[in-house]
Amino acid sequence: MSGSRRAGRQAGPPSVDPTPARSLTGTPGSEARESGAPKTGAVPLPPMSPITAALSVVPLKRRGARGQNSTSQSAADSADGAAPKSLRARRRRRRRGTVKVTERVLVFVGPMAAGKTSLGKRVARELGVPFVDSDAVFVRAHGPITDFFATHGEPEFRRLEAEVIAAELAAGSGKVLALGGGAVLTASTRELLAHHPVVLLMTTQEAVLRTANLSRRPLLRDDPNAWGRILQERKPLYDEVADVTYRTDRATKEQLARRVASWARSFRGKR
Ligand SMILES: Nc1ncnc2c1ncn2[C@@H]1O[C@H](COP(=O)(O)OP(=O)(O)OP(=O)(O)O)[C@@H](O)[C@H]1O
Ligand SMILES: O=C(O)C1=C[C@@H](O)[C@@H](O)[C@H](O)C1
Ligand SMILES: [Mg+2]
Repeated sequence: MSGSRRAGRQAGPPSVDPTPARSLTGTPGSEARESGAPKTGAVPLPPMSPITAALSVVPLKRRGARGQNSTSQSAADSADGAAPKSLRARRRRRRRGTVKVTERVLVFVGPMAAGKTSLGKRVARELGVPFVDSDAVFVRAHGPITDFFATHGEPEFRRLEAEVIAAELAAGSGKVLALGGGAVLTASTRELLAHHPVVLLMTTQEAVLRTANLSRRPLLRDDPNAWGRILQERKPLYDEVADVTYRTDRATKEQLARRVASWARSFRGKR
């Protein structure tokens, strides 16, 4: 995001505060929030208190990140006996507290126009891995999404979208994968995400209406409150799959890319 874009996103209080009220472990001034809360659990959208606002840029949660108890992994290690060299190297890294990022698919989820594509690309560059956008893969295979919706309906779109995502997750690790905004609606996709580090990007309706290209988002242009309504419905699903949450309306893309990449490097695995 450019400085001016960022200033646009930052001006004024959020009209929708998507940030769940969770325990905060970050410090004021950092860019996201973090929580040790479990992945499941619907969270309402409370108004943001001044303190919450000050801390709203510290990761929300970090399942599997540095500091997590790794007892089960250690037990598995000692029970295994001799292991291939690559496996031993991976275990050494785990013992040191990190998993090589190229051993994972780093997944971005979040509502429409939260920044999944633009930030995902930057994080991929930081990490030196390829970037894939599930919407783009879908379009290459099935044509423009709006046309597809009109012709075949949303259920068929969701079915094929889930296929695209499953194939990308299965095709190999060492990449960043941005999902379509509604991908979390599909239960099988949520189940697959339980095996990958998942970054949830959050912003506010106000920021989206200010900065997103509304000509490419007719739904928002015609019904500006649609974003907040859709988020209310999907927020529990985003929270269910996310390991960490960053707000994109409170820091530049450059800052966020570095911080998300750093988080990804320190990710220790979920299982
Ligand atoms: N901090 C930020 N991080 C990422 N994008 C930002 C940020 N601030 C502003 N933006 C802008 O938000 C807009 C939406 O970004 P992007 O298209 O990446 O969102 P998206 O989540 O991929 O949207 P969609 O759900 O439509 O695929 C872009 O114009 C982007 O430049
Ligand atoms: O939020 C949604 O439901 C969608 C978001 C886009 O990324 C596309 O996947 C599609 O337009 C549907
Ligand atoms: Mg996108």
